[in-house]
Order: sequence, then structure tokens, then C-alpha cells
Amino acid sequence: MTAVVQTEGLTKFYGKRRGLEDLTLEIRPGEVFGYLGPNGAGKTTTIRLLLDVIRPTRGVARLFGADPRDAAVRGRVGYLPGELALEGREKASEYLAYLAGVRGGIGKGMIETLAERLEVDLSVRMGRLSKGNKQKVGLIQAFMHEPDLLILDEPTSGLDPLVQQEFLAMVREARTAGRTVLMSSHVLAEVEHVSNRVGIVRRGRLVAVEDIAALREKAVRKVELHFDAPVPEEAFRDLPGVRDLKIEGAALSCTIDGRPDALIKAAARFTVVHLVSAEPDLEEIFLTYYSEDVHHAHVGA
Ligand SMILES: Nc1ncnc2c1ncn2[C@@H]1O[C@H](COP(=O)(O)OP(=O)(O)OP(=O)(O)O)[C@@H](O)[C@H]1O
Repeated sequence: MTAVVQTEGLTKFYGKRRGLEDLTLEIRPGEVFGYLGPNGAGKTTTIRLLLDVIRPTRGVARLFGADPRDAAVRGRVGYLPGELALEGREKASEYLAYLAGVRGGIGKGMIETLAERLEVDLSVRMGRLSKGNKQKVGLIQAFMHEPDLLILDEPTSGLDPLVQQEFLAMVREARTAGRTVLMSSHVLAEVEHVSNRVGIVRRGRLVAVEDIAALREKAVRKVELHFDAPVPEEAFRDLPGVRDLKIEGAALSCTIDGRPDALIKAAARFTVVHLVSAEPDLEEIFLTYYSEDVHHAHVGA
């Protein structure tokens, strides 16, 4: 199957300054790919190269197996730039209607539905829109023609938590419909619940690509079990993957490295009345990729 996004040795230097170096990456059809990195890491540079907003110093980028400059390709892409320049006296609704025309028409009621979901008033003049509302108009224009590929640069920036949830629901729906999404972010928490894979870029280099499901399975999580009567410690000692075991009367707490299977089977011999399992903290794993000292260790692994 042809990759939707494919890059080989993609590199951009701004004079002597490295924007991005040697990016080789494939994003598959129907995948949501989270592109993570701190400020100045090279996320926007990557996205601009993919859309041919800037030209690479060397290397190639392909969308749907074709040159990003190909007009047929451009029609299949929805793009939210990181910095949106929406100014002037024109109403947001007029601007979106104009863009819809340029793109050869869009589904009926699409703009209104998206505006309602994101809670934005489109009768406001563009120059008077708040930062958050500009971001929403940007999202509407990216989604409204139901493109096969969405490329979103920091899509959640400036959105309040409820609207962020709505946006993530839109991404999930796009994925269910078989569309492909590439979205950048500073923080894993914003993308981990919708992404299949994440890539981490740091100082212009891709330092890791991870499968979210695999990562979740690997992650350490805290578990608490409450029984109907005190349980003997021997029943839980030395279980594979179980650490920091603490038993106080009828309550057990521990951390689990990987699968909880051994703990569950040991617990099943008693009567469990309550179970608490915290969401694994993937952010902690990711912070290690961001820090310089462990950078090489991870890349080598
Ligand atoms: N037009 C430019 N001229 C010179 N240097 C640039 C230019 N655009 C980006 N850079 C540099 O390239 C590097 C990568 O920047 P880029 O904007 O791609 O990072 P980013 O990951 O998108 O960061 P942010 O989250 O802050 O937007 C940075 O060191 C930045 O200073």
C-alpha cells in the first residue's frame, strides 16, 4: 500500500541553522500520527516541507506517492498552519465560503456543522476574532472539504479543554472514515488518545517513533486492589512484573511493569471488592526522549 506521507533524507537548513536533518518517515493510510517535540525542534519546518511552502535543502517528500506540488495532491490535503494570518474586515463565514468555492465546492452544511461543534460565531469580522476563534476557523477550513490527509500544526493551541475534546472527536471520526492525520504538538497528552503512532523530533532530528499501543503495554502503572478480608503477602510475592508491593490488611498496592496478568491471576484466588488502576503515565517516558543525556541510548535501542 502506498504511504500517504513519505520522506527520504528530508533536510532543511536556514543558512547554517538546522531546521530539519535527514528525516526518513512513512505515514500509512488511515493512521493518526502524532508529531511531538519541544519549541524549535523542527515540527513546523517538516510540515512546511511536506506542503511545499518551503523547499528542501536536500531529500524528498511525497504525498500519496506524488510530488507535493502536484495540483491533484493538494486538493486531497487539509492544512492548518501553525500561525494563521486571518485579518481584515471580511466575515469568517465569507472567507470560508470563498475557500470552499476555490476548492470546487464542499458538502452541504459542512461549515455550519463544524462551527457549531467548535462553538465559533462566523458572523464576526476576521480581524476581530480572538486567537482561539481564529484557530477554530483554521480548523474548519482544514476539515470542511473532508480531505484524505489532514496536516495540522499545533491544532489544539489556544483551544479550551472542552473544545479540545470536540476537536479530538473530529480526528477520531476522520480516522474511522479512513482518512490520515499528521498532527504536531508539544505534549503527548494532547495526542496520545487519538494517535496510532508518535514520532519525536528534537533539534531537527527524529529521535524516536513509537507505537502508542505498544508503549501503553510497556508503561509502568499503579494498581490498587481491595479484598473482602486480609490477604497473605506470600500469595503475591515475586510475581512477574509486579514491583513496590505493599499489603496492609485487605488492601494491596503495587506498580506493574507491562501486563497485569500475573497479578490478576494471583488476586483471583481471593474476593476482590474494588480495583483502581491509574492510566499509565506515558509523558514520563517521553520526557526521557527530550532530555539530552539519554538521547543516544534511546536511538541506539
Ligand atoms: N525562516 C527561518 N529562518 C531561520 N531559521 C528558522 C526559520 N524557521 C525556523 N527556523 C529555525 O529552525 C529550527 C526549527 O524550527 P521550527 O519552527 O520548525 O520548530 P518547531 O518544532 O515547529 O517549533 P515551535 O513549536 O516553536 O513552532 C529552529 O531552530 C528555528 O529557529
